[in-house]
Amino acid sequence: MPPIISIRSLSKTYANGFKALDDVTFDIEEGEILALLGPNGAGKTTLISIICGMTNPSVGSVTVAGHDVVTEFRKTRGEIGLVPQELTTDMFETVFNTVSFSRGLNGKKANPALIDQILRDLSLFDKRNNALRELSGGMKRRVLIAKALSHEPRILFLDEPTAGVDVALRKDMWQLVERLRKTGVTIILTTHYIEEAQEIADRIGVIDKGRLLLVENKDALMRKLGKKQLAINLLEPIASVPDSLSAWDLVLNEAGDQLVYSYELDKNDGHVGRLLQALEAAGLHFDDLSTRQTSLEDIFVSLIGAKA
Ligand SMILES: Nc1ncnc2c1ncn2[C@@H]1O[C@H](COP(=O)(O)OP(=O)(O)OP(=O)(O)O)[C@@H](O)[C@H]1O
Repeated sequence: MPPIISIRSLSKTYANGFKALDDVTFDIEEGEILALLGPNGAGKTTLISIICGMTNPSVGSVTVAGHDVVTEFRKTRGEIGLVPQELTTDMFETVFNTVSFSRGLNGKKANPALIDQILRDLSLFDKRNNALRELSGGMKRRVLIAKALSHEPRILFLDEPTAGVDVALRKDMWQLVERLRKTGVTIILTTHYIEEAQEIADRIGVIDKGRLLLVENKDALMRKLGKKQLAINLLEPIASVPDSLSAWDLVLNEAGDQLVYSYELDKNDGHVGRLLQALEAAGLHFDDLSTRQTSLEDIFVSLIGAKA
């Protein structure tokens, strides 16, 4: 299957000379959930604006469902639903009318049955005749998604879908995204919550200073860059790691009473047992062991930090 979005050698220099995107190339596959991560000002919004045809590229090209976003704007825009962070619609209008109106704005014929179905899918059906101002914050976010889905797009952009929402609502949104994926919609989300990307994305793209640092399958990324750490609490503090243990990746804390051993996630050859024997042989006794796994956040910080 050809990719649903294809981005080639894309650069964007704004009128003031600022280069917000620098030679970005990658594909987005139909039906996947891609999370775009990056610090403030990295270029995420610029990239999405170009894909949605709201900003023109300076160099390079983007196609959506095989059509060029600049020369075939109407065709490409019709394939895309964009979910902004805030509702800007008339708060006195009803939920049903707001969503139905969005469909009309996108040039599609009225389809009340479809709008009702979207409202049902988003658990908004019993509020369909309520005014927007009568909804909770979480329900308003759902209306934004309903609006974006009203013209049956194949691609959905979610800009910071859970910014400023509480933990329960965030989990709710994650489930919603998962349900949407099952309908075959391709979902691209930007987020500052790395935990969110780790939870729901199939692939992770990291952008920093306008450059795409990586775009990779989440599990492969975790396997490749993820590490496990074993913390060993020593009964007696030591001044330095003994020479006999130099072959092991060990770091001693400042107090001298804890060693941290880092190793690859998929290493599974009895090495921990051998290390513990080596510690005993070196005369080091310990009373506690604990393990921790690097999170996507650790990987992200090391990537961005390394490039800073
Ligand atoms: N119209 C513009 N003219 C000049 N510079 C701009 C313009 N729009 C954005 N920029 C600059 O381009 C860079 C990228 O901005 P962009 O909004 O794409 O970042 P972002 O990754 O979405 O950031 P955030 O996470 O804060 O939303 C920033 O340095 C921003 O100041």
